Amino acid sequence: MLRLAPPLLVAATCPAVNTDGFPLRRRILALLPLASRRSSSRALRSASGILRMPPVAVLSPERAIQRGASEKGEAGEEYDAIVIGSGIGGLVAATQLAAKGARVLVLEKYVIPGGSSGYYERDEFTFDVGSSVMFGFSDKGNLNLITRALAAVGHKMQVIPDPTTVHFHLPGELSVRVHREYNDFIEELISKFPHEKVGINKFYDECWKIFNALNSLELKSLEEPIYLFGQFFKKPVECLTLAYYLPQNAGDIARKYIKDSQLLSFIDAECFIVSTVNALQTPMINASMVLCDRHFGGINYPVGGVGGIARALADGLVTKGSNILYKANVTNIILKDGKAVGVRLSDGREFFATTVISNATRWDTFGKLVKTDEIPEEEKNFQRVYVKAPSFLSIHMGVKATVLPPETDCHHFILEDDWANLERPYGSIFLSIPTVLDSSLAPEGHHILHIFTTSSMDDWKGLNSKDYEKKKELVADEIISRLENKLFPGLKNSIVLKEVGTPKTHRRFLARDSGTYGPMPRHIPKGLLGMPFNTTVCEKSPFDIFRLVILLIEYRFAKVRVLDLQAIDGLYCVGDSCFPGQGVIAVAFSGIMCAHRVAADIGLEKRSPVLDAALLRLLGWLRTLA
Ligand SMILES: NC(=O)c1ccc[n+]([C@@H]2O[C@H](COP(=O)([O-])OP(=O)(O)OC[C@H]3O[C@@H](n4cnc5c(N)ncnc54)[C@H](O)[C@@H]3O)[C@@H](O)[C@H]2O)c1
Ligand SMILES: CC(C)=CCC/C(C)=C/C=C/C(C)=C/C=C/C(C)=C/C=C/C=C(C)/C=C/C=C(C)/C=C/C=C(\C)CCC=C(C)C
Repeated sequence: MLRLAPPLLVAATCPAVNTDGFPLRRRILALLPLASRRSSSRALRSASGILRMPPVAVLSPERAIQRGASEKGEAGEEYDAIVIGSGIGGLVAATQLAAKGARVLVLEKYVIPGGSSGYYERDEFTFDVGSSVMFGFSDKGNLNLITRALAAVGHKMQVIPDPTTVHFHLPGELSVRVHREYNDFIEELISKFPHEKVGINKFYDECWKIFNALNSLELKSLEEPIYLFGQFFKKPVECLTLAYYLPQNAGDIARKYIKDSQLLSFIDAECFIVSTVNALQTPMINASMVLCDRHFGGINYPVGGVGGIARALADGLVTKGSNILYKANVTNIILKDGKAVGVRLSDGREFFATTVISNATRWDTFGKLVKTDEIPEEEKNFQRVYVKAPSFLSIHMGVKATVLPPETDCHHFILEDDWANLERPYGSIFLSIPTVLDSSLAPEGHHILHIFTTSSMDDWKGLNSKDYEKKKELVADEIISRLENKLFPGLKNSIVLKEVGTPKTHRRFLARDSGTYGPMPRHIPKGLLGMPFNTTVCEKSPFDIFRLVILLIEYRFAKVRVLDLQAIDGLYCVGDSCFPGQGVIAVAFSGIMCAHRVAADIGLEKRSPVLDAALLRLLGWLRTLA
């Protein structure tokens, strides 16, 4: 049966003052097992499948320890990998490694797994912490990375197909629904812009070309040469296609075919919802991935809520003989002779491993967890090209079902009057109503509204708690009024539950610097070229042949690990500050890549040290061109 972490444990660790303004009593109450409170919605869930999954439980620290977690000192044990954080990126890396036979320990600061893809419960409502739009969750092709990650640890979740990825409500009364069926979507778009029929077809066809190339590959680490060269050998046209588009952005390609400025703005909005920047700044590979997967595999919602994905992965991890500890706040990555060898927690406990994988953002990893005098060159380069995207203001509401017109879509994007507001804080509004797909998430006769809009930490700094509360109410009220005017008359009167989170909430509960949504390019990027992979390789010219030869000789005779090329040997990053960036499916790919590279480095996969040295150096150098 599903359950949350034991309330007493939670109560024991909850700070007395909740700096985000959620009253402490309600937080604890919300973490109480809901078994007694929600028999009707449980019956519904059972009917729709979630309780028929292999039992997925949130592992309390006690349970994880019972199932084998041991601290050095008790068993003197060393893990193959320690993963800091249990976001989807961290969990996928951990489960992929565990499935290959590695002993992994995941350390999570919070009381449940999932990070931004977690969940929380209030009264009889189950809220997704973040996005409810799930890509990569079908049973088709190679890009269904969430399905594949779950399958690797013996899980399959029941999903509900979403007939409309998103309903856009845009300036000039432009309304476009992105239907699951590609032809329906294209027909609708052409009906709004008949004069751009050719351009529309050409732009989206080019996206399909890239998507099909991606979908034909077996996806593993692009930092592992045996795999990479193998793919080039097996699928040369597809790999060259991807290499060609790697440094390109969607906006430039759209402009090759489309002239209508409103249509170009629509494509900006298409990109903005997945990258928080316009099309000119969105890598073409990422745009193609999302603009096509929504029609190929479709958007599918997990029965019981997005939180079930992380719970299933955490459970699968333990089933494979590895462990996860909650309330484990890593404060230091322990370095020995420049190599990452373990971690220290805020309570003083230490754990050791051959490799350390950080699912914290790069700003947190290199700004806080790694205590070195200087940020590694690779990080300086990353921070030159990318900045922290803003965070969100999010409003989770329970409303009376009668306020929604019949046939309301699940996801909406609202930008009322002025295209110029697209990227401005509070300019556009995201809205998800997951109960349209899965009614078991709310008590009968009710819906969940998850409303969010970009907001930056600067806007919330320096307020005392009274002013902070007041401002939250004010800003939320304004957003709700806009929705009331645009979509749902009577919305305010239908609210039965409302909670407002700010960038401070995101920072606090997701442990993300400034509550950032992820990295975004500082200027116009060269597509995905500047995005670091998982190792922390120094950038040096690949033409520095002399150094390379010395290194290889050293390797041949002295068995120096070729990964001494890394700025911090044994340290890897995973999650949205790694290639290919923000998004649940994107971080799942980052987890798969990371696990493959780590597995090769610890001897669980084939590797060639000579090719490793050459490829890592080449990739590091390529990033400096971004
Ligand atoms: N922000 C949102 O609203 C939202 C919502 C849904 C999905 N997403 C997607 O999820 C992506 C992020 O996924 P991710 O896997 O990179 O990371 P994540 O932020 O989801 O998860 C990171 C996890 O690491 C934990 N952590 C961080 N520092 C730690 C420390 N020092 N010690 C122990 N635990 C620590 C956090 O508590 C969190 O659980 C985003 O890019 C976004 O696309 C975001
Ligand atoms: C290495 C070199 C140099 C070269 C070579 C070449 C090659 C081979 C290449 C390859 C490549 C690859 C494989 C790549 C891959 C990529 C990928 C997979 C990508 C992916 C991506 C994804 C993404 C980006 C996603 C995203 C998503 C998102 C973010 C989402 C979100 C959502 C939301 C927010 C929701 C909305 C809502 C409403 C509207 C309400």
